[in-house]
Amino acid sequence: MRLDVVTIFPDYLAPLDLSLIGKARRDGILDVHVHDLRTFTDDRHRTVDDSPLGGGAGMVMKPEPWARALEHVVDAGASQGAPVPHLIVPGPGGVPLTQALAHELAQEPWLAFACGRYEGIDERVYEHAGERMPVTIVSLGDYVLNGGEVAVLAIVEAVGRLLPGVVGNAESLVEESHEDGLLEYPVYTRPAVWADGDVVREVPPVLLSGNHGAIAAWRHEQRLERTAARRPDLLPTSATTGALADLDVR
Ligand SMILES: COC(=O)c1cc2cc(CO)sc2[nH]1
Repeated sequence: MRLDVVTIFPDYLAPLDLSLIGKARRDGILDVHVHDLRTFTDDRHRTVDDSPLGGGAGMVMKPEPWARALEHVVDAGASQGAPVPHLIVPGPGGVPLTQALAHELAQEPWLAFACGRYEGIDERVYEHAGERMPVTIVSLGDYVLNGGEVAVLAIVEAVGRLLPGVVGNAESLVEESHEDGLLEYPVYTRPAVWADGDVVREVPPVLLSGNHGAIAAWRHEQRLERTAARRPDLLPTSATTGALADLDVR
């Protein structure tokens, strides 16, 4: 998968050189290109913003540098088995990033990311891009950030880790929070008995029983209980009247 990111803060994307995503780049699974939007300005001050027409506080990102930057991305990446990328623009007004959306994006050969700053990008850039490529505005949640870079790091990690060969043990992608609508079960490791100061903390005995059926059942019950307690919105209404009814999850 090819990823292009356009930003006025290229260094913000340095974490994409680290850990599993960094290894995926070195293994050739991900081909990441970060572009500085100021490269596509045409004035000596490399201006990317101006005051909002109609008044209001702050500054708006000018359309021309973005149009040049996106044209450069399309020209540079045309060999991806797709003539244009799917442009993802992080923004509070977008569709929510979900595990389902991450799986959809992981199927694509080429994604491009536009990182807004200031009060946002001139709306005509979305129109310009939308005439040339698919454009999706994606929200990480209902809160405010100063720009799109942090959101791009999150989206790239959520999508990149789903690509074959990125996560060592594909098994670990299965029983995770949100993969099947439930939160994950609690995990433990040695020591089985932890002397935490003057408190002795033991691991649930079922995990030491060697009874894999009982362990699987306990873990599923834990997932239901945690989801009911923390994210009842994720539970299908049927679940709250069925298995959960027997669990005291107030
Ligand atoms: C100028 O601000 C942005 O480009 C911007 C991008 C994002 C993503 C958010 C979380 O969904 S809040 C936000 N602001």
